Amino acid sequence: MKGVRSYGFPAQDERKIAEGYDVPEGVYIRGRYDQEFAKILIKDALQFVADLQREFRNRIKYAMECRREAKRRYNEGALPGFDPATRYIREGDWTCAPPPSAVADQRVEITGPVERKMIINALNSGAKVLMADFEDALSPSWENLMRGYVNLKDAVDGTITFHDKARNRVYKLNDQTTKLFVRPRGWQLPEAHIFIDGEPATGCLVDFGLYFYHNYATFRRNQGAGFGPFFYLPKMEHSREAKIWNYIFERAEKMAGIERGSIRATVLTETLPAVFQMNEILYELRDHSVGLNCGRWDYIFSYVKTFEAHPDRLLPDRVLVGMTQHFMRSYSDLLIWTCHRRGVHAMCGMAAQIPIRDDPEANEAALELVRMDKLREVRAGHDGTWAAHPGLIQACMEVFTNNMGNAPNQIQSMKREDAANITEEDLLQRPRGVRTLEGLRLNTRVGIQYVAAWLTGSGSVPLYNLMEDAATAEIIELDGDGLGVKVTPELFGRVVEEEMARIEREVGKEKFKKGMYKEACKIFTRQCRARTLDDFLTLDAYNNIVVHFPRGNSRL
Ligand SMILES: CC(=O)SCCNC(=O)CCNC(=O)[C@H](O)C(C)(C)COP(=O)(O)OP(=O)(O)OC[C@H]1O[C@@H](n2cnc3c(N)ncnc32)[C@H](O)[C@@H]1OP(=O)(O)O
Ligand SMILES: O=CC(=O)O
Ligand SMILES: [Mg+2]
Repeated sequence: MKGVRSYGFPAQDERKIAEGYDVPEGVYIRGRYDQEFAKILIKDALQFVADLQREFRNRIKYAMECRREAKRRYNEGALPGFDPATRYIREGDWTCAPPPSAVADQRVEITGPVERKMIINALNSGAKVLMADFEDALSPSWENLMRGYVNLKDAVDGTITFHDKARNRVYKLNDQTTKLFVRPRGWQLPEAHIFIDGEPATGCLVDFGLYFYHNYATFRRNQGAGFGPFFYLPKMEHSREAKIWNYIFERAEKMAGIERGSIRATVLTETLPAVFQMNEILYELRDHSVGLNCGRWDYIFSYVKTFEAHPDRLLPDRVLVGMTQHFMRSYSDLLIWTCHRRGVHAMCGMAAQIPIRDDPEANEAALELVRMDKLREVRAGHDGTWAAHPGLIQACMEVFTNNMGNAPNQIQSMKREDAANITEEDLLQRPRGVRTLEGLRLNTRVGIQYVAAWLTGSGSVPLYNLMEDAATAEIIELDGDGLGVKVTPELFGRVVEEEMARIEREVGKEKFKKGMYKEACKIFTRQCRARTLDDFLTLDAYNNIVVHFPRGNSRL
């Protein structure tokens, strides 16, 4: 992991007394003690996480080094493409294990951060699946993460409730609830509040390990009809990363004494290199896969990042980079063909529109955009889609149901053989469209406001009537050149200054003063001006939300 320092830790017994947690040898908790958190951070659960960390850390480090090496090649002018060495997998005749009946029907999946009220609302929403998110939609502060693990345990137990004191409203689960998938963080994020053998733990191993340990038995009994738990796996770039997940699943199944193939996961195809690895990723996870998903927002971001040193591939204004651009349509078509050929679900992504409460006309227009997006997806052959808000479930469900009939999915009926010939050129075709100064201004406003929200604990926010999360915001910082006028540092500086003034007017002086807008602006401008892009927008910002107990240097 980048920039890991060594820390002078107190002795094991002192730590136990100081922090209240009873930890296994080599594990050090640097997050706030809380009685509720301690129920999650029990010694055996932490031992499981530590075992995963010790067994897989070298493979993870190697996989991250391979990412950097591939990036170096793209920066020198190379293009991503299909790997000749794994042609036998792409051309081979194999299928994944059949989807368990509990998740045969995934036609609408609601997504949201692992926040208590939202989990209850989502489980009651009428969607088929809830994708509970530790990733794009969550700012991974210690408090958010730990509450997330508590909330998910209560949700799986079926005991989750929430009292909204201000509205005197009590939330609890309906008799019928959606199936739960959990998305751990990507490989790249460390967990700076849990140290294992002197290094920060890998964030996704903490998310996966703690959730799995506490919930696998109840989940399989109540939710999975003998299968599960179910996961979404984000931001992979190569099948070697899927292979690590497969080992982790096998290791977890062994620890739990459950059948191999019990755990199932959908992989987000949301990086450009991964689109050339879809068969290989499914192959590695063939006993544990339930499909692939078009994580379209990170995918766009990944296109930008992969080609940061290719000025001829700069994207147009992001409103123009929709699913009908040739490279995006090719990606989604190839994903459908690949998934259906291998017998698993081809899920599509998120329309960013959310309901607009105070303007019925604008609300109807937003809903219509969502309906059109879903119609295109279901007609293309997708088996299900994502919705960011409970107010969109009905519209998405209607479109999918009206077009899929009574079948739970289209795996057998929509083979999309025509997509078999999609080429590297199709997947990389330069997007068409203009870049405008207004686009740069909007990106700046949204980027700064998103980072400001993230720094204060909100990983997904409504901005200008759209859902913004880490994936949508990442696209923003990168798109500031080619406007007809050259975007010089001076022009960019002026834009930032003027947009900060506009944000202050829009949110009001009081909120602006209390919020983290200035810090966000610093992070945003530093990243926009850097010679090379950070791997992810939130990596730099992460140091700002690390709060160590006992207090000390919190920078990684
Ligand atoms: C690119 C990607 O990775 S997409 C996946 C990751 N991103 C996400 O999951 C974003 C999910 N969506 C959200 O976080 C939210 O919808 C937001 C932040 C965009 C908007 O949230 P709000 O401002 O609370 O919306 P709004 O005020 O309209 O909410 C109305 C009600 O719906 C609930 N709600 C809104 N979105 C969700 C959701 N995704 N899941 C469950 N409940 C939700 C609210 O909690 C609120 O409940 P209440 O009436 O009981 O108080
Ligand atoms: O995770 C989803 C995306 O679009 O990014
Ligand atoms: Mg994403």
